[in-house]
Amino acid sequence: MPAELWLSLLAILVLIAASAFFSGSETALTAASRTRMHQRASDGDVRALRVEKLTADRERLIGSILLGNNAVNILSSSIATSVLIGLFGDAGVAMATLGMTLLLLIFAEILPKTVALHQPDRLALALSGPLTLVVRILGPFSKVIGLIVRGVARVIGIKLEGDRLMVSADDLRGAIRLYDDPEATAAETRNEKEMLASILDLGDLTVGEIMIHRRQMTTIDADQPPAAILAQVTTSPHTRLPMWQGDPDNVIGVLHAKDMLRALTEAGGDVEKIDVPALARTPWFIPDSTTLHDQLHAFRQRHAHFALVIDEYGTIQGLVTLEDILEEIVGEIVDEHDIAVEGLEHQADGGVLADGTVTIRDLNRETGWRLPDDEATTIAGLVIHEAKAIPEVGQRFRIAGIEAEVLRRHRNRVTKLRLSPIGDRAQTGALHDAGRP
Ligand SMILES: Nc1ncnc2c1ncn2[C@@H]1O[C@H](COP(=O)(O)OP(=O)(O)OP(=O)(O)O)[C@@H](O)[C@H]1O
Ligand SMILES: [Mg+2]
Repeated sequence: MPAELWLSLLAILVLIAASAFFSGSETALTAASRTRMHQRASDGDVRALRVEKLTADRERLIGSILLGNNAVNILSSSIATSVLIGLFGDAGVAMATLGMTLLLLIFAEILPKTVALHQPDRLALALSGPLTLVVRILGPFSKVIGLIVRGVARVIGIKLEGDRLMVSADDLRGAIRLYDDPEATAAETRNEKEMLASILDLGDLTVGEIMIHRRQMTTIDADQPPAAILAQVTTSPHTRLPMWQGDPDNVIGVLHAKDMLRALTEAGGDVEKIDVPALARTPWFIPDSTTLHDQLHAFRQRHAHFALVIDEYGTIQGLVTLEDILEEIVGEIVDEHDIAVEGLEHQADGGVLADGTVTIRDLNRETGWRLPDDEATTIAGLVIHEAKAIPEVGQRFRIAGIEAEVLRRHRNRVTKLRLSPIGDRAQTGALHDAGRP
């Protein structure tokens, strides 16, 4: 083979290597952890400092890399074409196209990008030196190219925002789904993923969807004698109790157990001396359409933990506390006075006996089931919705892999139900999964 041919072959190999360098460094610098780079840079690592400088001007970096990458790709293909035309005539064009496409795709694109994705930090650090040089040389050209791109874009009516790197909520959700921390256990990672995803959901959920329903609220009738109220306050697991007069809808305040305790001490232990209604604090009413995101913010701003939820007509629908919102992120929180869901009894076969008033949310939380809660709030409501009438005792319904049997009915209310997963465990599991979003 003549020396000239060897030289061309060598040049093509060097250019493919250069192309691999460009492709790999683009991926490495995009995927490298900014936090870790920043940490290393503050620790005095020169290479990390270079990576930070390079990524600070993303447009210049990516522009230079793309420019270099395209230049070497085109040059290598041109050389291959001219050599192959010399050897095989016109057929050389097709041979060069096919051969160079495969070579560049495999060795200059996919392979280096895959390697870079596996070890982005290490590669970014290793390539930071040569890349800085490349950007210094090609940067000015990429700047000109950027100007041309912007100009043309404007002509065809597209306005390019600056170099702001934007990630949509959906992108972020996708990223969370892919998130994996090799140093954490699978359970820890799953937990973190769920919490991260829940934070993004706070803007979509409303307090109406998570509130404690009015029928489950512990409230106080203000017209009772103080001794009766004291007894109620001390036996309730809750600290803040809405106080009403005449009609449960007429809430005049919220009684804090501690205020009651303090008043009792001040009255020298004589409970009848306490003016209980005067102790109640002004209630805070919020619309049921408030998002959890807004309500979390409002709780913090107002230094409050407790709010009453009203509908558009001002009727009380339920209550919500700071803890309820935090639970949406971190999962169930239990304190020393909390009791398990009231009206729910676990059965040995994995099923439950439930009062009709138990909310679907509580039931799902307690059992891990996925009963739909968009049509009804309580389990009785769900069954009635499913039956499209008030069901008879003994009637059974299948909902989302769960069988619900009506055990008791009082007038037009379903008051007791038995719920159990259908079929064997494996089947139930499959049904659960199918119901997951
Ligand atoms: N009066 C109430 N009636 C029914 N449920 C309530 C009442 N007050 C709070 N809850 C519910 O109890 C759960 C625990 O809430 P939270 O911890 O805020 O209240 P708490 O335990 O009564 O008060 P704290 O923990 O501040 O002493 C939440 O789900 C909340 O909605
Ligand atoms: Mg509590």
